[in-house]
Amino acid sequence: MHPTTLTVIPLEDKVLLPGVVMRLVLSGPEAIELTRRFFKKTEQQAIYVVCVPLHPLRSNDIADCTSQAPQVPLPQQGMASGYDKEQQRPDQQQPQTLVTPLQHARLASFGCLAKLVRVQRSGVGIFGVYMEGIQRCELVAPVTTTTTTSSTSPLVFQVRYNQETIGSSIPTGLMDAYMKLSKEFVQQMRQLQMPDSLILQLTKMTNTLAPLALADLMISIIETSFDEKWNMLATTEPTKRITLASTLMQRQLQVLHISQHVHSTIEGKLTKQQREFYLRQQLDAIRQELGHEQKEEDEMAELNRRLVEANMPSHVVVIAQRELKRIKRLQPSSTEWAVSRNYLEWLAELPWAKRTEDRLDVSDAKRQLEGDHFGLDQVKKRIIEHLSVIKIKGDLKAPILCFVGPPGVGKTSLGKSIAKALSREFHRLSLGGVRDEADVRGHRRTYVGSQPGLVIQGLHKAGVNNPLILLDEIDKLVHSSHYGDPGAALLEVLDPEQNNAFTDHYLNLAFDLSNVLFIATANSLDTIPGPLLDRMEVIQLHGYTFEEKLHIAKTHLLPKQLVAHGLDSKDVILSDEVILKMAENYTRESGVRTLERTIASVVRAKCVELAALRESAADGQVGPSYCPQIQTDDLATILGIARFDKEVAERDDVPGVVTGLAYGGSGNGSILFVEATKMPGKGGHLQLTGSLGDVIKESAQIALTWVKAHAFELNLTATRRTNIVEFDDVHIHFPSGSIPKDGPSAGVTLVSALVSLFGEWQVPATTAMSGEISLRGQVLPVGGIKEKVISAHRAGIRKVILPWRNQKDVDADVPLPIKMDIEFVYAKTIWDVLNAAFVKDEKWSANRIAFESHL
Ligand SMILES: Nc1ncnc2c1ncn2[C@@H]1O[C@H](COP(=O)(O)OP(=O)(O)OP(=O)(O)O)[C@@H](O)[C@H]1O
Repeated sequence: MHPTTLTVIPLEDKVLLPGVVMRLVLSGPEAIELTRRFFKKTEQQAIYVVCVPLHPLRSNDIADCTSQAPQVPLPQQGMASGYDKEQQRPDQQQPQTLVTPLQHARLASFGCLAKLVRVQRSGVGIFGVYMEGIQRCELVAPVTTTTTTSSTSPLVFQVRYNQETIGSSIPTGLMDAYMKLSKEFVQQMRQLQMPDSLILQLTKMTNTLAPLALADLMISIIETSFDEKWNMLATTEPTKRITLASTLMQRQLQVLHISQHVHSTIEGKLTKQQREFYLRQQLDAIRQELGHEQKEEDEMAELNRRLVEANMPSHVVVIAQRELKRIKRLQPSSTEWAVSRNYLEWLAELPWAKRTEDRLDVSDAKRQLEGDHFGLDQVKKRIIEHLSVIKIKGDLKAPILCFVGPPGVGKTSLGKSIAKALSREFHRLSLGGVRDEADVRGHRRTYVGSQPGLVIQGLHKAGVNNPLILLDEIDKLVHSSHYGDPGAALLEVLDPEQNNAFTDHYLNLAFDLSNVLFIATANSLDTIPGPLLDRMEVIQLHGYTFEEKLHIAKTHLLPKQLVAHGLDSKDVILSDEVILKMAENYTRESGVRTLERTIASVVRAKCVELAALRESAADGQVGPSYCPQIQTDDLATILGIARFDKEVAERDDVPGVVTGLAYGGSGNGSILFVEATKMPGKGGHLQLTGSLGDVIKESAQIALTWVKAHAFELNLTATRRTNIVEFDDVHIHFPSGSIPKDGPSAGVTLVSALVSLFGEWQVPATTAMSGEISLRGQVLPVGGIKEKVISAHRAGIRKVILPWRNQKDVDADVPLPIKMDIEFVYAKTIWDVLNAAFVKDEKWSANRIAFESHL
């Protein structure tokens, strides 16, 4: 039940209709009293008033009023007044007092019950009051209370509500025509290219609101005069109201049609902005009806407080204040407001002044690194040197470290350990696949949905301005000139001379990155842009040997997994033999990531066993039936059949097949087989398969040429003039045909395979080789020696033939246990290679005397 005694709000020049929200600016003691009641009310309570339109002023009224009352209400613009007048912004409205004696005389005999939905303070004693029209009512008689003696006291009236019989009395034909008009109106709005959100709301309104409520709303949206709205409010009979609404909408549609076709200024024509403005008011009304009243004012105060607390540098304060001023002038439902709001949120949340206390204790850092990682002595030494320089120098202008190595060797976890050692926040920025400069620097605010770039987002997440930021996979940046170069944006980030004023496109402000400690990681140096590489100090991490993996598994991976699964060291026991089998037969990697996952699988399997036993035991104790030990035979049950055998075991010693060594760019070494065969054909034709690049193809040509040129010396032909491939074609294939292969280092392997093919001599499967050849048979040095040797060892190779000039790499890089296991032969010429490769072949040894006489 609505109240029947209500304070009257007189409306000059405007009419409030049910379902519409209007903003009025009120002042004076009565307004203060009214708003005080609003602020004191509880959530469930509502403050109601009755909005009554005033009869228009006649000229003698004006004369009267100037003589009688100084506070003549100035003509005002309400939110729901007609379109036919220039709109004023709500905050430009002149405040009105609640009632004057003159107004009293001009009050209409009817009005609209209104609920106060929101009150804003606009100045001292001045309030912006939002009122939502609820229902038509009639004024019955003024109520005289003891307090209403003063002439300016609020006028209180007793009111009577009109009972509306919804829909039933309206003829169907009229109703249909009216609904059609409403839909046509929405259609017109769509053609005028109003924003989609507004069209959506309008459509929703037409579909959901009761016809009579919709009529009131439509009359407020379309172009209508004061008198027409007055009539609408005065009409209580539903059929008459729908007829009136239909006539007015019909007229509006005609105007829209004309204004669409004739580009002339018709009086009263709506500009697109006006229409949008009004539609937005209705949008607000609906939102408020749904109970989503936004407390922008409070939010703004809160935002302001957060901006102050963010302790921003002065150049940012200026911008933030300017933006705050701007946002206050914007409509909260507009896109611009949302953009502006988002920007201010970012400014408030960025760690302009927040930082953690640095605790740089070199011996602590050493302990942390030792504790977290096994081996990696050279790397740890270099990190400690770097930290010592930072400590002595007091700034971070030392070159940025870049860890380069195959996946899973601990690059990321080293970064985390350094952050822990320095008590810094850690944040990882993954640069893999970043192709757009805007990903690093952000999009300008003019783009819809724009955001700051990765660097600023990273700092936001870290919450402090001096975190350790790990630029992960810096070699995977995509260079595309189309979107700008992301590498170029990183240059500024990494340059200590420039990064104290890093400008993100979204913020459009300088942010000081000089306190951030950057560390980069990469799998390969080849794809890091030159200028970026220039700014970094590269630290190489190599793949691990099986022994190293065994230690890492025992000291780090297993304990870590036990903790992660809530188990004790007594619950799962893995012997060295089991761990080695897991590494050899279930993983094929340079790092230990798959090994860690495999260990996790085993621990999980034990968890399942334990849980089942605990459930079945009455006292929850597992007893002696549980065996924490894992045997090598158990692995097949837990992990499935072994995925990898030792690679060498895959082949027998066959003439024409030789094992080479390859180095994949991402730090992975591997063995690779070269298979050669000959068949009758045109003679001398060389066919190559196995996804080969140009360089490796050329190596094959050189190899064949060399063998043809030296066939007599090799005792493969009877005379120097005989062509060894006169009637035969040769086919060379590199298995794993889908993996692209390139580079010159297969040269010696190709020659050995061809010599083995023609001479039917065998190279043992446990002998592998790598080296480039020249046409004269010289063996030239190659790269990736450590990775190649480690992978050869992993594959069970016992003898490795390498270029003579690579001996220093073996001495420097290859771990001692591997050097002890493998026999190294260093070759200057291809003859040295062949002698070392076929040494076990008796026929070769028998021929050798003969070759040497030919040489
Ligand atoms: N020497 C080591 N001692 C102890 N744990 C190690 C060692 N090396 C690697 N690990 C562990 O191996 C796992 C994988 O390491 P991490 O994620 O750091 O590899 P990564 O080199 O960064 O790989 P990617 O290049 O794929 O990012 C981590 O759990 C890490 O703790």
